[in-house]
Amino acid sequence: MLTLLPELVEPPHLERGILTGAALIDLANVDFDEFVVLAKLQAATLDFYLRVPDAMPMDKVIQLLDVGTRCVVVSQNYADHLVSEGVTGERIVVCTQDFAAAETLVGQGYWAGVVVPPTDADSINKLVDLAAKSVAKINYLVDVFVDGAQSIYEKVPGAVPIISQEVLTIHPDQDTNKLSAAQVICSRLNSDRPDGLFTTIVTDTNHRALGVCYSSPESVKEAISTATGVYQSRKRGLWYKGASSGATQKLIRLSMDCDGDALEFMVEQAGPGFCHNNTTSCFGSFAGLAALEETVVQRMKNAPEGSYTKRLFTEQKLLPAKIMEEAEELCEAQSPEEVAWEAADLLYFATIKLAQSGVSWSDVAANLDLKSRKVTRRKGDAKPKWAEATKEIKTKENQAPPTPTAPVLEPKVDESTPIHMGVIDGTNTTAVEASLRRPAQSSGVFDLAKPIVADVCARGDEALLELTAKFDKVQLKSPVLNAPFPPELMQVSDELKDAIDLAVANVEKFHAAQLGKDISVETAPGVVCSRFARPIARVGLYVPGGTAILPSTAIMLGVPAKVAGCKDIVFASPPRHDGTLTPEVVYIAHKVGASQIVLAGGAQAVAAMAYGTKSVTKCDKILGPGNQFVTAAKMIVQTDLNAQVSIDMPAGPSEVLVVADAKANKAFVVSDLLSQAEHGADSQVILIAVNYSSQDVLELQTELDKQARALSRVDVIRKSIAHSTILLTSSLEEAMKLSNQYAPEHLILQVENPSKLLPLVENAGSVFVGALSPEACGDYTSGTNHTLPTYGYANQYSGVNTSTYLKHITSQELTPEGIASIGPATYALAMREGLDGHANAIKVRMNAFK
Ligand SMILES: NC(=O)c1ccc[n+]([C@@H]2O[C@H](COP(=O)([O-])OP(=O)(O)OC[C@H]3O[C@@H](n4cnc5c(N)ncnc54)[C@H](O)[C@@H]3O)[C@@H](O)[C@H]2O)c1
Ligand SMILES: N[C@H](CO)Cc1c[nH]c[nH+]1
Repeated sequence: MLTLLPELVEPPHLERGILTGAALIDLANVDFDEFVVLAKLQAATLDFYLRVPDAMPMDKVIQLLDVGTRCVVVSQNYADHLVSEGVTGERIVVCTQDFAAAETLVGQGYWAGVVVPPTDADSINKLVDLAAKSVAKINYLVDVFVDGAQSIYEKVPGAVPIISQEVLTIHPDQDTNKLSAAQVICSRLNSDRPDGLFTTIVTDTNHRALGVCYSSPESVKEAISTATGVYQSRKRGLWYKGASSGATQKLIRLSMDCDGDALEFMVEQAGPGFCHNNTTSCFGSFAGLAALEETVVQRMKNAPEGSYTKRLFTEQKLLPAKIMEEAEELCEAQSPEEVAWEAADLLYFATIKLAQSGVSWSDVAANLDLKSRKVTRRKGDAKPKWAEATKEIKTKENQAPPTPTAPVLEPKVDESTPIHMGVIDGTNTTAVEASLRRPAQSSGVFDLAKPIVADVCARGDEALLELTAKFDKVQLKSPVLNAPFPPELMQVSDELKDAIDLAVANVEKFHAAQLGKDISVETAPGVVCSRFARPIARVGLYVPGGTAILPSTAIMLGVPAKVAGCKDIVFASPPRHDGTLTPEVVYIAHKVGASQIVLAGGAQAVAAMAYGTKSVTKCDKILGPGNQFVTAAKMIVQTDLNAQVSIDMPAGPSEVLVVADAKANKAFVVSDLLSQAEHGADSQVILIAVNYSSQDVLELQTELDKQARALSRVDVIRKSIAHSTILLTSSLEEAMKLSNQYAPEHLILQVENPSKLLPLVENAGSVFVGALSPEACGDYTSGTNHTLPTYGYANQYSGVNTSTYLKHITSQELTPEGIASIGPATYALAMREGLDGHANAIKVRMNAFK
């Protein structure tokens, strides 16, 4: 059956289309570019038939076929031109009203189909005659809603009914005036069984058989309307698979065999498997790629820390290096056994890459099928880099394979590729988990940061100066600038001074309000417990300066330090190539009363403040965001007892999660996503799109591409958008569940009544409520702090606030009445613990007041 879609399709309609397999769209009614985007997203799961107007240029039609359109429906004249352009007959359906022409086409025998809209009883009879003569493979696409057409598709073997989406229903019990999709499907089936049931092969999305069931018109109707596996049990009537066991099925596609006596239900199986023995298939376990895929997906969730599989998932460069190593070994393999061996190794590592990216082998198969539909073929020559490498491989035949080196992962940027985010269904848990993984989560960076930290700890200033020369490309004479800072190093325009002053005033107001009061409570008669705050004396504040200069971070770290009353405020920031610092950072350091600025960045700056050097003041706490090296170094020094230093939190590459409903202003949403994507290639931005149609997704992607291209850091954005995703959900509750799972640094709510969602926020660094609260305001001027936990640590850390700079000390004072009131209990507990020294300290006092 071909579902006629009157206009561009929305997801729920598409789902129905997927169940029935194909959709016919009239290109006169839809926008060409929009269709191209839709086809790229959906052509793997839905066969698109496109009615193309005669006026359309040939290269555009070829483009439509290239993006996966199954067939184009065209006039005969146009079809002849397409054939002369090399398009094969199975991609063309000829549309004709002329039965003589149709007869000739039938004679030619290679067209994918002929659309014959029958207009009267006479033409219907002619068509039936024609069909009787036709060679087997001809498809007649018949418009069912022309009177009498139903008799055609029932009488004409191979006739495919075209049914408008508007008159078709998957819920015939509710939509009684519409045509039942199940009924249309079943009218094409002939049972060869005495009980009239249809044998039904149940398969997974790779067409691997899971088992055999039976269907009836009633069970097919239930299956289609619930989009689940529903069958007809020969003993117990309708069988909703998994209703009692939990092993439910999502129905992906339904099709019939060549002679219409059996069905295939392609499903996604939940639970332990299809078989009642809790195995994936009734025909035993899967082997080969299928088994490997299952194992790898399991291991991704629970591989033990330190295992090789875990390393493959977490060490950023290991997997690409192994894939390239195995690809090279496959190229060098000679005997059939060697080729099989090396290909298996390569597929193993490829399977890890797929699992990590939330892609399955069935997605790969669908992609291969799509590629097989390309009409325009590239020459297929290798890129120069690989052509050169191949030359080497040939000359190395029969030699021992070389030791592979880790490749530099700098993919070439193709500027014509649209800047679009990946789109996934928010209910696909595996894909969601993969897409929410932070790009910079690599334990390998600790191995790089550790020797740097150790070097600075051991050699102090000398190491610090060397590492600054190495990483920041500047040879300094001294690694510090001590207060009072020279005025010529803090020359700032009046306009910027005003902006800084405003930001400082607001941040100060909000952080001063957090100071809170000391507390004093009489817990029992004569027992007074108190708590009072004291500033941490020496704080080291890291202001990033690698990919962008961030004076705003100096404000966010320096102002609360001043509010809290820290005695020694030390800043650290990477110097510029001329050895100076950004003047705004020096100006802010001066404004908050800093005593010193360390001219260093990365792990070495953190180490210098943690251990102290001859020139650098040793600090008690290190605060501030930074890249992976900074964050790793902070985590290393806080676990070193010799350093005696604590940290604020792991605050790494910036990230944002936006929850937006379909009514949200897409330009606003996109601008918020891009404002964080521009921070660095390792930043990540996530959009949870609630009730977005495919049209909404398309509009958003178009806006994203437009705004991104207009920004100066578009190259950085391309890289961060490459690991950023849109998650499609159908409810705000589901959206907030996903957001809490991600625990974003920044959460932006662009929905109707956004403050209503606040009670649902469990994990987030800072929340931006409503369309007029862009994150950029929080980054600079509103008053909240922008130093916030990333990597999902928002589920356990707060962002920087005034308490981050304070210690809270408790005290107690007891009177004789107090000793009397809690003495006996204290004595009893001490005796129970066998600590009679403790007990004695109570006893002597109780005796003194007897
Ligand atoms: N979470 C937050 O609150 C927050 C706030 C502001 C900024 N940020 C993030 O801070 C980060 C700043 O990163 P950045 O790189 O721009 O500046 P950075 O100052 O953190 O890092 C630059 C330093 O990294 C070191 N480095 C660079 N490459 C190295 C290598 N290969 N080996 C060892 N050391 C190396 C160098 O010493 C350099 O000085 C960004 O990711 C940004 O998103 C986060
Ligand atoms: N968005 C960053 C926090 O992740 C902070 C910042 C500084 N400058 C601009 N933005």
